Amino acid sequence: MGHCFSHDSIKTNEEQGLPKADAEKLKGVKIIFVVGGPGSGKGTQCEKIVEKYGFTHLSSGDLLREEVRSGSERGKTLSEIMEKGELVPLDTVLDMLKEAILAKAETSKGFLIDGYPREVAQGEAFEKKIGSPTLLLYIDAGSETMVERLLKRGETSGRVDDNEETIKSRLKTYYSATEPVIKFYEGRGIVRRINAEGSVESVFEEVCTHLDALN
Ligand SMILES: Nc1ncnc2c1ncn2[C@H]1C[C@H](O)[C@@H](COP(=O)(O)OP(=O)(O)O)O1
Ligand SMILES: [Mg+2]
Repeated sequence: MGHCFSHDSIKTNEEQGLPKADAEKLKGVKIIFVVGGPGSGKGTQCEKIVEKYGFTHLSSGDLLREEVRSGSERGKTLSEIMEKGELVPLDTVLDMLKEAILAKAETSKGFLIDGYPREVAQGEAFEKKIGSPTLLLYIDAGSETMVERLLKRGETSGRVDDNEETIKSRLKTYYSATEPVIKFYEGRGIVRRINAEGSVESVFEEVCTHLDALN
């Protein structure tokens, strides 16, 4: 009879996870994944959630765009990937999120992780290195609605990816890589689907019913 766990595998897991002190800081802190296609309204809803519930909003896209603006070498590489509508390397996003979460872990009631995970592997890596989500808000809008909103946003956003060509490729990336994330977490019963076709206010009402049910 062999052992179920070798000593080595246990050690490796501990090394990958958060140090005890950091894990302690995050105890009881809610982690909410906000997932949806580009232009579905994730950022808009997160702003309203922050206002009402006082959660901390971390947008993976905003963190990446900040890095680009800083003009660093890493930022330049990221910018090229984002212009193509592709996903940036998993570790880059995760490191940025982890840093931002730990910086506020002691003072925050909860974190809205906006635009992450973009693929199942990102979700798995997040759980291994940081923790498990309490809830996944699935902001669901049809592709026509998303394109329309993105083109309108593109008139003023100055975002390199808000153009017709990049939007097409972002939608493709979303349907092939991100939709499986929803399936993955549905099995755990933490997915709450929000119909995001309506007005900002009506979408938010639906969001609130799910957040109110958390406590
Ligand atoms: N329910 C809604 N109705 C109409 N426009 C909306 C909307 N939710 C968001 N928008 C607008 C705001 C933005 O210009 C654009 C994309 O919204 P966003 O919050 O930036 O999306 P995301 O963060 O999911 O990419 O659409
Ligand atoms: Mg956004």
